[in-house]
Amino acid sequence: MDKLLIRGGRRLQGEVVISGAKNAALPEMCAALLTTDPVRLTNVPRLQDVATMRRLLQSMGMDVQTVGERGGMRFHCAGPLEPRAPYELVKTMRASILALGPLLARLGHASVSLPGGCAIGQRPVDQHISGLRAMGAEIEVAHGYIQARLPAGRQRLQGARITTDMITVTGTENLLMAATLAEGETVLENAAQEPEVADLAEMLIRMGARIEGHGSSRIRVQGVQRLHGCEHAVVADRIEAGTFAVAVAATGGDVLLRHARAEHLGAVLEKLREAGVRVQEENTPEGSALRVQSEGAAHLKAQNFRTSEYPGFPTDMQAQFMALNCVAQGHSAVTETIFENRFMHVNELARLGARIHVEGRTADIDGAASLTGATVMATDLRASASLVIAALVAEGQTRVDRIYHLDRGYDQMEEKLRAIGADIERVSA
Ligand SMILES: CC(=O)N[C@H]1[C@@H](OP(=O)(O)OP(=O)(O)OC[C@H]2O[C@@H](n3ccc(=O)[nH]c3=O)[C@H](O)[C@@H]2O)O[C@H](CO)[C@@H](O)[C@@H]1O
Ligand SMILES: C=C(OP(=O)(O)O)C(=O)O
Repeated sequence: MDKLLIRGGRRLQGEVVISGAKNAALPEMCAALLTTDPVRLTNVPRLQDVATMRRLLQSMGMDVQTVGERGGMRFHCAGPLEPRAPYELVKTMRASILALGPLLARLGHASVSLPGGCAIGQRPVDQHISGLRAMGAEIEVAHGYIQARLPAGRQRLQGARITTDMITVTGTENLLMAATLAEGETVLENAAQEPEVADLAEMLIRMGARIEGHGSSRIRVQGVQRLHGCEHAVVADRIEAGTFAVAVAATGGDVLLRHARAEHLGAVLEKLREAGVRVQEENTPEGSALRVQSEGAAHLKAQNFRTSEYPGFPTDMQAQFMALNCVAQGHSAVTETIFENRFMHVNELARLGARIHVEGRTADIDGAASLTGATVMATDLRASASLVIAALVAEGQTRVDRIYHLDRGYDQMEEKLRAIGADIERVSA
């Protein structure tokens, strides 16, 4: 199993190219199930989750090819499809649930294993199921599978007004994709406003879908008879950009994050600026970029924050910013409101010398900790990233075990870090 060896204490300097977003690429790969035409995505990140999704789509009968060099992929499913997502392929990946809506909309039946993904809470999919039921699907959950079908005699899902009990990102995406081919109008109330949802909607519109209001809490969809192929570039990964920004803040340095989009990182950048980090938007020939400059954690003030749905502070940045708070100056409180079990990094950060006390959903952090290298274990994707950030600051060598979590969602993280001066290597043992 691969591990990372990191020797801390280096400032980060240079440029990082931010990859396409995992949480946009995965639903967009599933959207290719909605049409018999070829679909081409560019800027797809090189991730384990993308490889798993590729295998899943291929197992259903889709032709998937890598095209070109810049993360290009072509998807084509003109022939018969086997609408089944088996446990063996979906157990590691939350986004596999996103096959359900498109398969049901196109074929009228689907069988999808209850999904895996980061073990950060119970993560039920009841809202996906009740939304699809409201659109006329008959659904039962048995033997770990969601079995969904249209009633006898029906060819298409029915448009419906759906208000989810809470804001759900993949729930919104699943219902949005299903609604594109439904009969009549669907209105999604309490919809997720995350940039990845909006990017998926943009792709679906390129495929001929009639969608309005994406990026807001009410999305309206007029169903169409068929969708056609399209070409779409996956939006830049705001969480990868945020992770690198926080790493530079903690170590000190000056790094340009190419393709990063400030408008998608509002809450995180605000906290970084309040902490004392200099963050500037820059225009480059290839589009937007962010320059992050920091004198290092000794010059920064720890920040209180609460996670919440977009445009609030993203739960997917909580662990990384907590690592920064451990070494920045002063006391801070971090509250996690989205997932009930997303503090697993706390015990591992403590091994490096962090001083954190968890009470319910709030972590109290005493800053200015002098971290020292140790062996730590990655427990989930963003927890892994927080350990890498802490290790970049810690004195001496840190070994991060179980980095398969990191590989699920970061595109060549250690190469990118090494290129800006980090002392980091991957070892297989
Ligand atoms: C592949 C993907 O895009 N993953 C992201 C997505 O996960 P994911 O879409 O799974 O997260 P949700 O937005 O659905 O979850 C939000 C909250 O709603 C609850 N819930 C959700 C659906 C449901 O049917 N019932 C229910 O109770 C969840 O347990 C959680 O407490 O959004 C999360 C919140 O921004 C991110 O951390 C994940 O990186
Ligand atoms: C929780 C995450 O991923 P997933 O939903 O795929 O488990 C994440 O990206 O931080």
